[in-house]
Amino acid sequence: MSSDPRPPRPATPAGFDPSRAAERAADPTGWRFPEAERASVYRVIAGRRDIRRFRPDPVPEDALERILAAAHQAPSVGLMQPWRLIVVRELETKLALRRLAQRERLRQAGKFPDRTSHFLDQKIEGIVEAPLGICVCCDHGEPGAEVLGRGTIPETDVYSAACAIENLWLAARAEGLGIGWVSFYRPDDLRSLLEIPARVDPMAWLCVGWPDERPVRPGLEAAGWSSRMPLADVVMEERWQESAPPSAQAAPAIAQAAPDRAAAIAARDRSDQLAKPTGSLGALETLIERWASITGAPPPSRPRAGVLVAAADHGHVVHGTSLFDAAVSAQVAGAAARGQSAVGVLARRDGHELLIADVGLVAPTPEGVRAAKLASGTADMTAAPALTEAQLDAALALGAALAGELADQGVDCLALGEIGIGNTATTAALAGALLGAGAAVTVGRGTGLDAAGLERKRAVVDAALARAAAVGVAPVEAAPADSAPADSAPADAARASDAARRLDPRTALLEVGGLELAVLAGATAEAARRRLPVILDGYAVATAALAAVGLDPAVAESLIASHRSAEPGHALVLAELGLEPLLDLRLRLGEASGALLALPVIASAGALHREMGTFAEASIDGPR
Ligand SMILES: O=C(O)c1ccc[n+]([C@@H]2O[C@H](COP(=O)([O-])O)[C@@H](O)[C@H]2O)c1
Ligand SMILES: Cc1cc2nc[nH]c2cc1C
Repeated sequence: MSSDPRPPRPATPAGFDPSRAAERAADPTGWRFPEAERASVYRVIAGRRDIRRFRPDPVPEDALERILAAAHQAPSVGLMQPWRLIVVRELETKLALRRLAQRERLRQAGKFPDRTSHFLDQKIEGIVEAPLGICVCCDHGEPGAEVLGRGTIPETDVYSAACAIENLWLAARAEGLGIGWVSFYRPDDLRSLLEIPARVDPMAWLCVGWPDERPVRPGLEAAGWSSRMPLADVVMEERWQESAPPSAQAAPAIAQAAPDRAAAIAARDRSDQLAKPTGSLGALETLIERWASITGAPPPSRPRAGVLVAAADHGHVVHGTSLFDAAVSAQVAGAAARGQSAVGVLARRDGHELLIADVGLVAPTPEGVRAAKLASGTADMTAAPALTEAQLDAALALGAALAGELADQGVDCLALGEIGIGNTATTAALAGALLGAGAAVTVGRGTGLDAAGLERKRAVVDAALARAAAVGVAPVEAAPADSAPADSAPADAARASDAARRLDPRTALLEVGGLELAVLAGATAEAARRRLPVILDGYAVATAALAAVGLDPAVAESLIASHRSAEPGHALVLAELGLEPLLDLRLRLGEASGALLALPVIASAGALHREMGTFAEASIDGPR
């Protein structure tokens, strides 16, 4: 005897909803989970963290399966399920991505001067440490294909894929697994690394593994970068309220030989136990970990270096590219051998093994200098390839032999340096060819050119690059001109448009050369092969190392940047290598002087790491 005038509602499709209308009316809350289960969900949400440090222990396949399945249960508009999940286990891939991320991290640090140290403190080691990487992609599908609910908001596929990421993240947290979302990379770089087609966007790289930290607060909050806004600041009633709450305005947008991960983790574990606030030794802690990952142990308290200084001359000096004459290269090499130049003084004082080699001086080999002349200087790079194929091969082999000779003397690391009048122009051309950049950003004053000299030098470098570009254009890593992010600095845009002129490292070395640079590239590769840390000096050495990394990417893992030289191109090269220099003293001397100046800092890091007491040993209370 119902008096309800409304027509009965259509029955729900069979199998879709087993509940009955009367049940729902009697208990509208009847769909909820028991209280303890609800509490778990909220605990997992509140306890989700961006994990940066991982144990090497493997992730069980069944747990991986569960978190992937959780991702795949995400909501998606029109059930389009646009997420694609690439599980990456190979170390080489992770190393390559870390290099890309490191590069971006350094670039972005420069864009937020007041927050540079926060950027540099952002750990990206997790990419390599975590046993798994999951690249979450969004497949945009065929352009124009009809998808229910997507007509007016084309981005709904991205929104849906983001839901999959959050599902995976929460499931991982419940499993006790850590997830670190890395976004310091350019999508195109990751696309080419993982062979992702153009219609698909790599949205996130997730590091997945057992966490080696269990943070109670978000890392960026703990680091004082920002804090979570009060709920009331982000919730509005009925209408948009334009006067953004102060906390919202303040919140910044945050935007070869395998490394020995066990040793790096052991070093970090010890760093964390030492009587100091976690991370308070800053870049020294990164250095200690890197040294351990190269050699298997933290730096010694008094590392003894094998110092290789390669000396040679350059054909282009006839165009006035240096303040000095070519004859000066041999004079400086001779002075170094007599202990009268900077490297001679520092090597003698600290007891390092010094080997100065004439690998291409125009003048006769001075006394005390190793006679290993490959040629009498290079050809003029504006007119012809600076090196012949045979010279390049001989130079790479000579560098390897000299590095091997020093390594055989039981040194702890290799410090590299050079002497060569005109070699900052050669370096600028080599950096330009490797980076796809012009003289405007790679040329500096070298030994001290004036404004007119600088113009002359730029013209020589650009002429050499133009000649070399006609010879060989590298097919890889040539980012299209429009791929630079909208907010990037003009120099970045210039980089992107110059990318088409990148040369492969061998062609670059042949065309613009530098006998000492090729020797240093060979030495770098050999030291890396022998797991000796390579302490880079200034602009020329870093650029030679960049060529070595181009020839064999694994070499990058063995490099340590001692300082940032006054030559402007040096910073570009270091960023490309993903290296943060230990010192910035505006040095521009060469000869391995910067490398030897950094060694006492490395020694101090080693001594602190080995000799400091732990909190327990020093009877100091740990953090609250
Ligand atoms: O290490 C550096 O970054 C650096 C910067 C400027 C000059 N140098 C040294 O100066 C010489 C090259 O300068 P230049 O002007 O002759 O091209 C060469 O012998 C280098 O060792 C070195
Ligand atoms: C004096 C002198 C010392 C150097 N050391 C390395 N390059 C050098 C160039 C000059 C000119």
